[in-house]
Amino acid sequence: MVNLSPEAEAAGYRLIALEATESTNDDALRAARSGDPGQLWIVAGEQHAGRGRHGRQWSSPPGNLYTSLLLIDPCEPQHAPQLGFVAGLALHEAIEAVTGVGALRLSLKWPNDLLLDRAKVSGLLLEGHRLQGNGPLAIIIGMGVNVAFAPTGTPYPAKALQSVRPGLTRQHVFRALSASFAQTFSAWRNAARMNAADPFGPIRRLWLERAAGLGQEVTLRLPSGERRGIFEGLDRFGRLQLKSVSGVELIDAGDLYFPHLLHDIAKP
Ligand SMILES: O=C(O)CCCC[C@@H]1SC[C@@H]2NC(=O)N[C@@H]21
Repeated sequence: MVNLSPEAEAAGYRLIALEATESTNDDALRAARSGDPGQLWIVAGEQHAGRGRHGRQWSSPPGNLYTSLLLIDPCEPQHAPQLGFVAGLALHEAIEAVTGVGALRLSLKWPNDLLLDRAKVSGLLLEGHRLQGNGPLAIIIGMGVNVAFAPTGTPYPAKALQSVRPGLTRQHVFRALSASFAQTFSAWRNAARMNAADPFGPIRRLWLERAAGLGQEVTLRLPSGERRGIFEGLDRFGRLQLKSVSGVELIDAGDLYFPHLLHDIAKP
């Protein structure tokens, strides 16, 4: 049984809780196409076709949290990628609150993974769909949190929250997440109203304070091959600034790996 936090309810969010489904991101899209007004969380106890980034499968046995948030026309389309950072920050805050582990052990890995002791505990899949030709913009923020189990055989180290907080459930995590998202999203919208020139500024600062590998040498795996350089920061669209001998390159998709973890990572 999962419930919204009182903060999320007060802010007008709604919840559909399912025992099992194919993918909550697909359920959210179906809801959008049927005219749902958004601010809708969908949570499932398990998924039979959970999806990750880059078309990967997201293993979804019972015990972990699988949820998608549908937002309708939350912002101008060019600002939509910022919502991945808004949700990443909300996850960071929620996981810090429910596990009680210090913020220093939790970090955000570009673009939107949450790491605990440098192992992945949560992944985020951000999707945008234009409805009815040129109609409203549906944004779906899908999040999977390893509460009870960590997947095995992944191309990165993974960990479950119960390894640091036995007894923690997906309900604890969801309640905290629905509260922190409502608060972070509203702060982002207010910042955008007050500073239209750089609406991403405050979120970017908070995100970078929690970023894994900032200022360090990193390896990026892109469809066009591997790139190495120093992770300098984020630009105003959330693109990663990678500094190398050939200058600063802006990267808007890819997976980030840290050199000292590379030996743990099987090549895809
Ligand atoms: O590759 C990643 O790191 C992103 C994983 C996102 C998984 C979540 S689980 C809930 C939602 N439904 C899906 O099918 N995927 C997302």
